Amino acid sequence: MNEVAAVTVDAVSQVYFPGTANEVRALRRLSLSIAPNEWVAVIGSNGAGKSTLLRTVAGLERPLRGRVELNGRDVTSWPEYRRASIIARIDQDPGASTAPTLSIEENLAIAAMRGERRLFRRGVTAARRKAFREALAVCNLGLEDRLQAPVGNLSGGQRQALGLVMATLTGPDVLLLDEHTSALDPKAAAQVMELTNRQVREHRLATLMVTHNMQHAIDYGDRLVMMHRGQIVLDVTNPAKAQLTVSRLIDRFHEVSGESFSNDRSLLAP
Ligand SMILES: Nc1ncnc2c1ncn2[C@@H]1O[C@H](COP(=O)(O)OP(=O)(O)OP(=O)(O)O)[C@@H](O)[C@H]1O
Repeated sequence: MNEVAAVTVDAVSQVYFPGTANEVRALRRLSLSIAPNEWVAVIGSNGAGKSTLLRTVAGLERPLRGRVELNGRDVTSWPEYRRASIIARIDQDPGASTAPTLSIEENLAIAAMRGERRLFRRGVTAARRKAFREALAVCNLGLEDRLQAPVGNLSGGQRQALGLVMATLTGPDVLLLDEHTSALDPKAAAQVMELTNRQVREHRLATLMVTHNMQHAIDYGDRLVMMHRGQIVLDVTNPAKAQLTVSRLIDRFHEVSGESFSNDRSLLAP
């Protein structure tokens, strides 16, 4: 029997301002299936529809046409909050997934309570504090010794690392990363990518990672998908993926699209 996919995007179309002069066809009958534990990196040209794809899987956007399934269940009509027990999401803004005025442990307590909506639990118990300390120790950033520090005092990289730990606390099946290292300096980005790798593998997460950093897309994950004008134009899995280079990817883009690769941030990425 075939394994049930963790994420299925089936012939999804997304159109902004339909029927007007400003109509944008962001996704064009796009289909993508992600196996449990599979990590897919998504790159592409400016405005290719990468964020729209992620937002559609997350339930932040409802597709005009097509279906979204999670673990084999049709969730197309489910709003974001109903998908939250299955999906964790981190975007590029380190401020978005953490609350700056609350402490590290309070942020973790809130994350741990997600999905326990009917039960009111005391925020930070001694047992939870111990678990938080252990979860943070894997980051290698010394955060486990600063549980009471306000999150607003942390660097962007530390906040993204905390966000990654928070994202995995409730045992999601799917992780959505939308350029989650793009606001960080190269050193912090490298640390966050290493932690991402650890979290994805340890928690066996099906992961969809949009990145402008083509080298990250080559180095991390099991599969690389390139998007252009709302469609997938290239889909490469390991071991072929690991053999790619950035210049080879740019050449492949030209071959499949007939256009030059246009993503300023990708071309400038270190
Ligand atoms: N909320 C919106 N309203 C109108 N148009 C939108 C909206 N969101 C995205 N678009 C348009 O849809 C297209 C796809 O955008 P999207 O952000 O998904 O692309 P992307 O591949 O993530 O782009 P980039 O790499 O430049 O961030 C673009 O033309 C964009 O301008």
